[in-house]
Order: sequence, then C-alpha cells, then structure tokens
Amino acid sequence: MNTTATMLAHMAPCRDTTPEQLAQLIDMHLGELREKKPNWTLAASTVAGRGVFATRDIVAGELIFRERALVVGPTARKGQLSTCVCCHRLLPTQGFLCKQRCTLPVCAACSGSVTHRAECEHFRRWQPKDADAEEEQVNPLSLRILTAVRVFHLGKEQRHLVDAMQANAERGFRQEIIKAAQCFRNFPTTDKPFMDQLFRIVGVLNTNAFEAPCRTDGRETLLRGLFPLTAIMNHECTPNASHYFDNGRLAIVRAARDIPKGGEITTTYTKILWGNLTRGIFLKMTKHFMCDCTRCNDNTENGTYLSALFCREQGCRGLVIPVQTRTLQPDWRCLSCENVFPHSKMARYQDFALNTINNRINSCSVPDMIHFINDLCPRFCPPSNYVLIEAKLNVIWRMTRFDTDQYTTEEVAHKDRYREDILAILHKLGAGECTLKKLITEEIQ
Ligand SMILES: C[S@@+](CC[C@H](N)C(=O)[O-])C[C@H]1O[C@@H](n2cnc3c(N)ncnc32)[C@H](O)[C@@H]1O
Repeated sequence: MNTTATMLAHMAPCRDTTPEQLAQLIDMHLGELREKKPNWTLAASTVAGRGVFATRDIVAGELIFRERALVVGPTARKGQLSTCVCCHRLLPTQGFLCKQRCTLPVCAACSGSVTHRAECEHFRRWQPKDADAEEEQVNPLSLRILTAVRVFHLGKEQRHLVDAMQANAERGFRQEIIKAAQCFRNFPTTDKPFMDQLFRIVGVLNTNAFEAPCRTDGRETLLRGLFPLTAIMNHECTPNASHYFDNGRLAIVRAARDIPKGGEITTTYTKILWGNLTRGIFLKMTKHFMCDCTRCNDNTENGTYLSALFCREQGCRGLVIPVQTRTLQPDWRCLSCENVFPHSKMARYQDFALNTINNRINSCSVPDMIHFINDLCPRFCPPSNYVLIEAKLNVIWRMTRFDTDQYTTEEVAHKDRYREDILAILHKLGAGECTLKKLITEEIQ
C-alpha cells in the first residue's frame, strides 16, 4: 500500500454517526477523564445536529467535564510564526527551522520527537518550495495545514471521531488547501481520495477547533485545538456553560448558570461582550448560521445597549440602536429623536469607532489608554458600546496579566472601576459564572 493509501485506510466514512455512536467514540477519547456517572449526555438537539444535555440538575459553577485536545497545532497567526510547533516556545531569531529542511519551526529538543518526526517526513515528501530559500522564513500557509496533517497521524478510533464530527462545506476551506498545496512541489493534488479526506478534515477543524491560549516562558501563544466534546456543545450568545483552557491542551467546562435535568448545555462561539450585529456577522461568516437565541432577538440586548451609537442628527446625542433583529443589515432608530438611519451609514460609524479605538489599543501605553477611554472616547462613542467596553477590558488585561509596570493609585482605581462596569454588564446579560467573569476577578488565569 502506498503512503497515502495507508493514511486513508482508517478513515471510515461515518458521517451519519448517531449520538450513541458518537458517545462511544467520545468516551474512548475522554479515557480516565470520563466521570463514572457523567452529568451530561449526547443527544439530538432541536437547535442544531447533536448537542450536550444535562442528565440531572446541575448547579452554577459545577464541573461538567474536562477533556484533553484530540489534536493541537499552530494557529499560524502573524506574530506567532517562529514558535516551536511542538512545545510552542518562542524560537531564536536564527536557526529556528527544522534541520531536516521540512521548513517547520521546531526547537532542538522537539526536533527528534515522535510527533515531529512523522510530520517532518510528511512535509519533506511533499517537497516544500521554501526548503531552498536563502532566508529563514516560516510560511503561514503551509504551517496552517499542519494540524490537518497531524489528524492523519492519529490512531484508528481517534480518526473515526474526527470523521464523526460536523464539517461545514465552504469554498474558503478549499482555498486554504489550494494555497497550502502551492507551497509544495509534490503535493498529492491529483489523488482524489486523499484530497477529499483532507478537505473534510480542514472542514472539521474550521467548524470545531478552538483557539486555546497556552502560556510558555511567561508568553501567551494561541494554539489551534480540536476538543471534540467541547465542540459538540451548540452555541448560545449568553450560554449556560463556560469553557476555558488549561495551557492550551485541557478544556474545562463548568455550568455558568443552573441547568435543569434534560436542558441543553450551551457555550458561546463568540466573545460574550460583542454587540448583536458583530456576533451575528461573525457566526454567519465563520460558522454559517444565524443565531436565534433570546439575546439576539432583543435589540436592547438585555438593556446593555452594546451595539448603540450616537445619533447622527445635529444637536441630538441620543442612542441609536438597530430596529430589526436577526438581520445583518437592520435600520437604526434614535431612542431620543426617533430618526431612522440606514445600516450603511451606521456601519461606517461603527467601523470608525472600532478602528479609532483599536489603533489606540495597539499603540498607547496604559496611562494614555486610560486618558483616551475617560476623556476622548465619550465624545464619539456611547459608554455602552462594546468597542469601548473592549478597550476597558484591554486595560484590565494589561494591568493584571501581561505588565510588570507600576501604576499610580489613581490608575488602579480606574482599572477597578472598569472591572465593575464589565461585571455589571455581565450581570445584566445573565452571564452567571462565565469565563470572562472568572478571568477579570482573577479566579482563573
Ligand atoms: C461545532 S458544531 C456544533 C455541534 C453540532 N451540533 C454537531 O452535531 O456536531 C458547530 C455547528 O453547529 C451548528 N450550530 C451550533 N449552534 C447553533 C445555533 N445556536 N443555531 C444554529 N446552528 C448552530 C452550526 O452549523 C455550527 O456551524
């Protein structure tokens, strides 16, 4: 059997897997992390496909499950390219590519590891074009395909589990593969069974994988991880469960609110503080569905007005909010003067606020950021708008997680006030013991 045929041999097509079959594969995957009497089960969901359900009443804060990643790889994001593909440590600026010329960034300690040897051989067989380049450079397009390549090296049951997961069909995924293939001289593009399987794996990864933060040597890297059970949870914009990751490789899921026996356990695929439209666009573009949860159907967003902008009518500083829900191009109406504005106009205004605030986040020191939030932002952005809330969050992160600078009592007081503002919003949303609350109260790191 040739190598591609060997790789495909275990890829039994079990796409119409029942929840029972899926549960068996998940049990094997969980191994010793599976509780003797789990408080969850898998079943068909009225929301979408299969979902995770409570087998008994679960109280807020209670552990639901923990699971290890089935496969992890690099996100191949800009700024994280020269990180070892195995241990994720930052690599030296020179001599960081594999000495075997597979073109993957790997540290000396990991270069001989079982994981790397398999993928190194795979890449070399495909003959990376960059192998002859004079300058050492990581190619994000070929690096991105690495997680999919690692799926081919999983065991039989693990590969069945990948095959049992949902894969949204999207043209963009094929583009991802075509672009990666162009980085090699000998990519098996004419091998249809292999290409079909690769397309499906990339679909599974894009539909289900998480970006899980991992801290190594005091530096945070995002890993691309497939956590199958965590991924089976369907989405709700203010979910009843929260997930977080322990060093990129372990997902921990806890109840954010009380969940009654039989209730579907949900998580969020977006940031919880994003406004309705931002979440809607993200879910449509990346997960290919329109959410129909209670929050999405309320244009005040539980009275948080996270999407609100200032009225564009002269002399009026009222709040303008989208009129219709469940559309990505709503009309907007001012709550004070009742004028209606087309979405195109308000979208430009929202983009302006987003870009202005993001530029500051990327270029300002913490004290400058505090001045910007307190004194300049209120001139063009309502205090309830999610972009301004995200700026406050950024100050909290920088002051508590990444920065060793000393701050004045006044700056610390601003940070504490921002934290209170965000906790009040989470409370209005009914987010319960969500991950963001635990992060900003430093209950989890
Ligand atoms: C990671 S999968 C979730 C598990 C999936 N239900 C299954 O059977 O494997 C993500 C996909 O589930 C569907 N989905 C999840 N939450 C949804 C929701 N609230 N409304 C509609 N579709 C949803 C979408 O098709 C989305 O792309």
